Parts: sequence; C-alpha cells; structure tokens
Amino acid sequence: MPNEQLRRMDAFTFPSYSIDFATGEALFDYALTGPDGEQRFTEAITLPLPAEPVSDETAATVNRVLELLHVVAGVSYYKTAAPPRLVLPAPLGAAAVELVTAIYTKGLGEYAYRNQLPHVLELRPQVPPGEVTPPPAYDDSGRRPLSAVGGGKDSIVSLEALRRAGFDPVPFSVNPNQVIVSVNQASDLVPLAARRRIDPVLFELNAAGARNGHIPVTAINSLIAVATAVLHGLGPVVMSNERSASDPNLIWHGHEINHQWSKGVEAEGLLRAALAEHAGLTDPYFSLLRSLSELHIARLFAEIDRYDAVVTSCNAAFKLRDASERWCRDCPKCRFVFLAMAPFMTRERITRIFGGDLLADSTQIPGYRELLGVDGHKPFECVGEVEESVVALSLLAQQEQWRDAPVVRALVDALPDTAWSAAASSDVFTPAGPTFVPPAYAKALEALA
Ligand SMILES: CC(=O)N[C@H]1[C@@H](OP(=O)(O)OP(=O)(O)OC[C@H]2O[C@@H](n3ccc(=O)[nH]c3=O)[C@H](O)[C@@H]2O)O[C@H](CO)[C@@H](O)[C@@H]1O[C@H](C)C(=O)N[C@@H](C)C(=O)N[C@@H](CCC(=O)O)C(=O)O
Ligand SMILES: Nc1ncnc2c1ncn2[C@@H]1O[C@H](COP(=O)(O)OP(=O)(O)OP(=O)(O)O)[C@@H](O)[C@H]1O
Repeated sequence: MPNEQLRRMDAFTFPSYSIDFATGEALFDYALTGPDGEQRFTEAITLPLPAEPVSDETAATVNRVLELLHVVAGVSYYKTAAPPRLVLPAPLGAAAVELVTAIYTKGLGEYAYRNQLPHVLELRPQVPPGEVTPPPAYDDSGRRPLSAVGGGKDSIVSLEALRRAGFDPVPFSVNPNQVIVSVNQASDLVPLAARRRIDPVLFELNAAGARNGHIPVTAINSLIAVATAVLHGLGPVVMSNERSASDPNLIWHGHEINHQWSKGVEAEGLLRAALAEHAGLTDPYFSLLRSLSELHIARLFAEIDRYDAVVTSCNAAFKLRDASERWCRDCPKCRFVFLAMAPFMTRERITRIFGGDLLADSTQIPGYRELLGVDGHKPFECVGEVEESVVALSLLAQQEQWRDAPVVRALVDALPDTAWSAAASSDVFTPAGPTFVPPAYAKALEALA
C-alpha cells in the first residue's frame, strides 16, 4: 500500500485473536482502515508447550494474558500510519485501559518525537462499552521463577542472583539468537523459548518508506513471558530492568520522551495492575534490579566470570536482519557498558570481552562526550545516567591501568569542575527508588553482593 494511503488511515483496529493449545501458536490480527481501504497484519507468537496437557483453568488465564498482549503488540503496526483513532476489540477494565493508553503514548514517545507526530502523545483508545467478566483466580506462589534473558549483563546478574539464592530459575527468551543461546548454555540451566513472527508485510512497508521508529518492546516480551510462565505452571517473571531506565531522554510538547519507557518502573506498575485486574495474577512480574544503577549492576557483573565469552549487550547483535555477532564497538550502548565495566575489571579482561579496547581509541571521544553530558542529550539507547558515566570516569582516572588511556585523558580534560563535585557526592552505589520486588526475592541480590 503506498505511503500516501497509509498516511490517510483513520483507525487502527484489532479484528481477532486466537490460540491453538495443541501447537502453542497464537495469531493476532490487526487492521488499519481509511478512505482508501484496509491494510491487514497478522503477528504469530508461538509459546513453548508444557509436557502435560493444558488444563481449562490454565488455558483461561493464558487467554486473559494474551488478550492484553494482542492489544499491546499492535504498536508495531500502528506506527506505520499513526491514525488518530485506536479502537479496542472488547471492553477492558480501568487498569488495562491505563496500560494500553500508556503503551501507545509514552511507549511510542521516541517514535512520536522523531516523526514529529505530537498527536500520538495524546492518543486515547476507544473502548467498547460493556462489563468485563472477572478473571479466574490463579495462585502461582512458591513456584520456580521464569527469568527473562536478553543476552546482556543485566539478565545474567539476575539469573545468577536467583540461582545463588536457591530460587532455581528457568531462563526464558523470545526469539533467542546465537548470543542468548550461548548465554543459556554457559548457565547450564534448561531454558524455555517463545517464537515471535512479525508480519513480513511490515518490512515491505518499511522498505517502501512507511513511518517507523522505536516501540516499547520490553512490554511485549514481558507479556509473552507471563503467558509462558502461566502455561508452564511457573512463578513470577523476573526482569532485569534497572533504576535509570525510568529516566527520560528529553521533554517534548510537555511530555517526557524515554527510549526505555517500557523498561521503567511506571510501565512495570501498569503492567502488574493490568495483569491483576484482567488475568487475576497477583505477583506475576517484577524487576529484580529495579533499585540499582547500571554502574552498580556492572560492578556485580564483574564478580561473575562464567559468561565472559558470550555476554553481549550491544543492540546491533539483536537486529532481526544483518545482526552483528557480538559487540559492534561503535554505538552508545557499547561505549556505555565498556565505561561502566572498566573500573571493576582488568584491562585485559574487558578487552577480551569486547574484542577491543574502546578507551584506547580516540575516535570514540565524541560519543563519550554525549554520554558524559558534555554534548547533546542522553542518546536514545539503553544507557545509564550522565552521573553514572561521570562516576565511572572518575574511578578510571584514579586507576593506574586506565588513567593514561587516550579517551580517559581527553574526557577528564573535557569535564567541568561541577561534574566532578557531583560525582564525588553521588549515590550511584546505593539502592534507591520504588520497586515491586516481593520480600521473598529481596534476599537474592544480597546473595550476589
Ligand atoms: C535491534 C534494534 O535495536 N532494533 C531497533 C531498530 O530496528 P532496525 O530497523 O535497525 O532492525 P530490526 O530490529 O531488525 O527491526 C526491523 C524492523 O522491524 C520492526 N519491529 C521490530 C521489532 C518489533 O518488536 N517491532 C517492530 O515493529 C521495526 O519497524 C524495525 O525497523 O530500530 C527500530 C526503529 O527505531 C527499533 O524499533 C528496533 O528496536 C527493536 C524493537 C528492539 O528489539 N530493540 C531493543 C534492542 C531495544 O531497543 N531495547 C530497549 C528497551 C526499550 C523498551 O522500552 O522496551 C533498550 O535496550 O533500551
Ligand atoms: N529476547 C528477549 N526475550 C526475553 N526477554 C528479553 C529479551 N531481550 C531482552 N529481554 C529482557 O528485557 C529486559 C531489558 O532488556 P535489556 O536488553 O536492557 O537487558 P539485558 O540484555 O539483560 O542487559 P543489557 O542492558 O546489558 O543489554 C531485561 O530484563 C531482559 O532480560
């Protein structure tokens, strides 16, 4: 469908959803409608099946989770056109509507900003009238947690914290690539995996110049994880979303724009409330690392060495097409993670992990100036706060192995005195902020520290 027609689309709808419990395949249908006709999409998500037949009670709860997923996963297709109307398929309770509204506004904040579409930030779904049948009760207390694995340092820290505290976690990933497969192998734990197939029509529309941009992918992965946990009779889904994920990149039209919005604590609370209301799940999902800074997590990661040959946090390794094998060594995330790990590792070890020494390479200086707040705003990437970068730099400047590295020297010279005094009084290693970690799990982090 040509772009001009896409841009005249008036509404985004959710025609149908189904799941086949014999195969685990769920099909989610979407439609853009407008004066020139309709553009349909179908996304397929295949959940791993348990060995035992699925009981009616379990099927009912999985269905409720997938009803939320159907609506949330529509963002990938909505964004090709950004029509003014979002028409939900069925009545939803207040918490679920609040989640959906936030997913399509705050979750698409970076997309709205980059495409200059302020109306997206004000979008309000049309909810069909009617009562929602109360969900079946579901008790998952005392069961093994499902630990989401993204292949990077954060989920490795959670996996090891859970394991060392005796929780016997089950690693879980959506579309595990070779990085995630290698991390799971290094863990020696038996993982579960779900498959997600985006409608190929989306890629055709992208290639033809349709609107595109970032989507709140963590919310989608989280709901797939919750559906998998219920299907397998497991306990809570444990995420590894850090404190700084809640920090916006910038303010636009009076709205916070946050690349990592669906990793933030607001999204976590909304998702939990919607799952409680719509699926009857009381403690389905939380982030174990919520109170920690990225720098703190990097310090914890440095204590674990069994994943050095496989850990990869660079997003370029997770592209659907033309993915890099491991770290690309030339993006904000590679720069930030190198800076965050360097103070806690030998230069030889971190160079081995990354396949190169970023702080020896002067071409990295402009990118590091952004991370340190000297130029521009915090990059639209999963990177820590400016303060964390400054604290990391101040630690490096005190270490013999790093202080003469060309990038460290240039950055030390570039930072104003005010930044150093802020770093000196920083509390980046003090856990802080709201979390949803249940009391029984709070001890897991202590086990690692
Ligand atoms: C790997 C990556 O960073 N991809 C982002 C990139 O996509 P790109 O076009 O370069 O390549 P692909 O990932 O292969 O995607 C091709 C197109 O497919 C569409 N798409 C993909 C996944 C999806 O769930 N929905 C989709 O619609 C999209 O049109 C792609 O162009 O740029 C895109 C546009 O800005 C981003 O949307 C891609 O981001 C992925 C959704 C992704 O998985 N990114 C994570 C690595 C990521 O950014 N994680 C965040 C968490 C933020 C959150 O709020 O959840 C983070 O690490 O900070
Ligand atoms: N493919 C995936 N399947 C399931 N969960 C995922 C997947 N990718 C990321 N996640 C989860 O989403 C959250 C955010 O991902 P993110 O990429 O920030 O984490 P990470 O890979 O563990 O660490 P890092 O920040 O070092 O990359 C984490 O809890 C991670 O486990």
